[in-house]
Amino acid sequence: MATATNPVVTQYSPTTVQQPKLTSIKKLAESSSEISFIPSAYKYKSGNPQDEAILLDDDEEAKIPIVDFSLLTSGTPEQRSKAISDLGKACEDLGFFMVINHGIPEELMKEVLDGCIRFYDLSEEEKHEYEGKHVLDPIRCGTSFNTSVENVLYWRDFLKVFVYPEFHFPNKPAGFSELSSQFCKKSREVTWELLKGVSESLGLEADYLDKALNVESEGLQIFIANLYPPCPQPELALGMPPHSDHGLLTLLIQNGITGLQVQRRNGKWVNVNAIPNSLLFNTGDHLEIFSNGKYRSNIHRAVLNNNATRISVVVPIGPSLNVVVNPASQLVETGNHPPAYVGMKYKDYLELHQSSRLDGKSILDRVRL
Ligand SMILES: O=C(O)CCC(=O)C(=O)O
Ligand SMILES: [Fe+2]
Repeated sequence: MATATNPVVTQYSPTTVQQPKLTSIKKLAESSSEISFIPSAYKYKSGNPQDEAILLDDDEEAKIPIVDFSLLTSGTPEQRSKAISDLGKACEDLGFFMVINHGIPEELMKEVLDGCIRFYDLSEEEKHEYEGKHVLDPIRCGTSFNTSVENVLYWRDFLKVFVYPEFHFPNKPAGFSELSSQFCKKSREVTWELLKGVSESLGLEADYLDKALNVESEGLQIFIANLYPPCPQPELALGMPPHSDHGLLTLLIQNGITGLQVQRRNGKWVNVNAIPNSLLFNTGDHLEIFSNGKYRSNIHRAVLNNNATRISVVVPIGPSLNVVVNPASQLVETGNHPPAYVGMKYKDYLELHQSSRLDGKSILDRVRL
């Protein structure tokens, strides 16, 4: 714990990570469960409660929007229009919403989260097999975000797998691949349906976005399992720093332990207290580009606690890797809204995003005109 005699570190910015190459925070957390300090390479925050309090929006009224999926798929025309307009508003305001009545069985979500725990319980040698050499390798396991470029480390282990258009997956532990395949298929169907609603909410045909970006035929879907072990000084470290995601929409489920915070447009952070069994969604950079800035990508981060392991399963869906993404031509045609982003192939954007330091919207800023 930081004490009154410890100077409060307000800006910690070492130029390099001064730690031996580390492949797993789980191993470090378990082997040093007696320690009460984190290694200095993990210090991200000042630890000053006032700094955090200023930035936290604890207004109970500051609710997270809810989208009732069943109204999109089987509501009356009026109910569907209302759900589409709620969805559009959520994308425009916070860039984050919860989806209820989505039809993905609770048991399947639970089994996938359990599968993640079983994956992380494999030996370090077994996990090492999936380490991945390149940021676009279809199976990649690691720690922090990208230790080769970071100047601060994050208290997080990850497994990232490309699951669509081709399904890749680790073959251990038993059954994890099959469960995840079922979950990814159902997540895809829900996300595709939401993207139809998003397209309509922009005043476009329901399938306009899909056709422009080849989402359903070959849009990239990634399965990410994040593990955040208990951290002895959660006030100093982060599981993931503030960032936006690269795709169109990202789905997230978690093991009942909170830790996700989303940023309001006024800069304040909101703790996400998810409705049990709901799906959480945030808007990504490619929705911002496609909508020509109307639906800005949401900035979010993962905070830590000192007593429970948190697991999140994050499933972004994006355009086809081969599509050059530009703002939708119908949204810029009138001349009143000139394109605000330069076109870039999704594959190149993804590579840039994954090989850079995770830092707010710094990658999106590179394609902003
Ligand atoms: O675990 C979380 O709550 C956030 C994870 C996240 O933002 C990501 O994997 O991109
Ligand atoms: Fe994210």
